[in-house]
Amino acid sequence: MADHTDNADAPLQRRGLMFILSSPSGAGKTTISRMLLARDEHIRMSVSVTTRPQRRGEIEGKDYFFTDRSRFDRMVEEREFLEWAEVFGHCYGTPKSHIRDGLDEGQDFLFDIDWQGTQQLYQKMERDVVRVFLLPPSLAELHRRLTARATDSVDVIAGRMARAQAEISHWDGYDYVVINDDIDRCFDKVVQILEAERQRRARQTGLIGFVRDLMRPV
Ligand SMILES: Nc1nc2c(ncn2[C@@H]2O[C@H](COP(=O)(O)OP(=O)(O)O)[C@@H](O)[C@H]2O)c(=O)[nH]1
Ligand SMILES: Nc1ncnc2c1ncn2[C@@H]1O[C@H](COP(=O)(O)OP(=O)(O)O)[C@@H](O)[C@H]1O
Repeated sequence: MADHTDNADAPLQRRGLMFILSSPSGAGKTTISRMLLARDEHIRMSVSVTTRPQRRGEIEGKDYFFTDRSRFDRMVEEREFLEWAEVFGHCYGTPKSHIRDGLDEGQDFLFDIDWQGTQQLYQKMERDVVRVFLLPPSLAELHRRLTARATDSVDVIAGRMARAQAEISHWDGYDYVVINDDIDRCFDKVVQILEAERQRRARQTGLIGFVRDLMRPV
């Protein structure tokens, strides 16, 4: 019969989680997401489908799957999304494929989605979802970051700023709120949240057998 010490170094079987990072545009969720993906091999991006035009530097299939409105509408009709929403006049959706199977196999997924998508995912998969909201240290700094990013026109930046407070008003729909002042400090906090959530008892599906072994009469 196997002794629990045989397995002492092997990670216990665990269910994956859906780690959602939301923020007003420009507060830093893309930056934090990239840092997380570069440093943590156990989490993978859930790549969304969008009708918004591709930005310079964005990679098809890595940042987004870029598509047009008619194909997006077809995917909605054919129920290919776990959730979708219209943001800034463009459509964004989370494709179902891979996610459900991945979670069962212990894969963690990172989501860069807005509050509407977060609500939909929470309603469907509450137990798998961890919701993190990033705030900018101030509106002035948010504006500075959007301008410094140099990806959007003055008009688009004005639109994102106008929407920022509406997005911030959804802060209370999240489990964790982190202010992104210093990027490294913010990143450390996000990593701590992820690590703690991985240890939740309900996600550690291998615990029952492990504990049963520990409790065998000696
Ligand atoms: N609901 C939902 N929102 C998404 C999805 N993908 C991206 N978004 C959100 O759409 C908004 C605009 O994204 P984007 O055009 O990349 O600009 P960003 O604000 O610079 O990240 C952001 O708030 C994203 O979080 C998705 O699949 N579903
Ligand atoms: N803590 C920070 N301090 C200074 N600049 C930051 C910080 N976090 C992000 N940025 C910069 O602000 C801009 C917007 O960040 P980004 O990650 O693209 O935001 P979002 O994905 O939320 O729209 C980028 O140019 C990024 O390099």
